[in-house]
Amino acid sequence: MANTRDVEAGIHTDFREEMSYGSYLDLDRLLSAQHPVSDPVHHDEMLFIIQHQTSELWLKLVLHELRSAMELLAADEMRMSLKRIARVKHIQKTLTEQWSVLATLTPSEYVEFRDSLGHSSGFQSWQYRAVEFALGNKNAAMLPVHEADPAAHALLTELLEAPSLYDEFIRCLHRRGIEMPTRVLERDVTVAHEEDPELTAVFTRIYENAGEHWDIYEACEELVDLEENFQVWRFRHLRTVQRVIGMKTGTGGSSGVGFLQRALDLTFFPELFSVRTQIGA
Ligand code: HEM
Ligand SMILES: N[C@@H](CC(=O)c1ccccc1NC=O)C(=O)O
Repeated sequence: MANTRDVEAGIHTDFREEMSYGSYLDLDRLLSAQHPVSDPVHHDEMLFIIQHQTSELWLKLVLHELRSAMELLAADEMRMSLKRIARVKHIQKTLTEQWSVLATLTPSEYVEFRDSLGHSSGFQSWQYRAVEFALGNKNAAMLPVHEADPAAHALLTELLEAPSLYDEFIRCLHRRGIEMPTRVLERDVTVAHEEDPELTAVFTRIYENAGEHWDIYEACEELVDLEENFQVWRFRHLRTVQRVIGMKTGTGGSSGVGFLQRALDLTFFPELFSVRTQIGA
């Protein structure tokens, strides 16, 4: 038998007047958006560009899902919100796995086009910063770098001033009858939340009586997964950076690995981790 598949008679082949795969997905634009800046063009710059572009596409979806998850919590639709979070967790896994592709870039290869990147850096990724803000790592000092892009600046300002996913979760639980500390409910949402012992006590009671609060207990564990996945992405970034540029300072102007290391001390949902210490104590 011939090792060829017949194109069945029913297969549509005339797309002069109809929407096709490429036109629906705007592939002409997507696939003509890779512009290496090294001169002469370095072979590995294509990898570098596509790794970032695919990350940004996934970040776009992460943000879309997280914003929806927050709206759903505000509307007391916790189960639907968890569906959004479940999808985000899978995207995070893909983003983290993807580091292995970039890890094939050796320091000798990267150094050949690194200078062409000027002062551009992932630090300027507004989508990454938007995801961090949505998850609660608020920091107004991150805004000035986006002043040259008014739309990005406006979106980040909006997210900075809005309750985070965790704020919405806590408010939602309060409305469901889990009494939450007033200072947490009325906190200044433009800054990062800091651990509140009373809130830890609330979550510890939920974990110790999981059977009575099964849906809430499950939701808490989803948030723990989300933070865990985010930290693993940060860690893989740090290790990739270390193997590619060692202890060099970053193109964005930071100290490099040391700066990235300090992000590993940040936490979105501190009480959900303190529960681990408190439970059974
Ligand atoms: C060889 C590859 C890479 C190197 C050497 C590298 C290096 C760095 C360094 C040194 C920083 C600190 C800021 C600076 O001074 O520039 C940074 C930040 C950042 N990079 Fe990368 N990076 C690489 C790949 C990526 C990729 C593929 C992404 C995916 C989008 C990414 C996203 C980010 C983000 C979001 C930040 C800000 C992190 C924060 O604020 O904590 N980087 N990177
Ligand atoms: N910050 C990197 C450069 C870099 O990785 C980068 C440059 C332009 C666009 C995105 C980048 N990715 C992450 O920081 C460096 O210091 O080599």
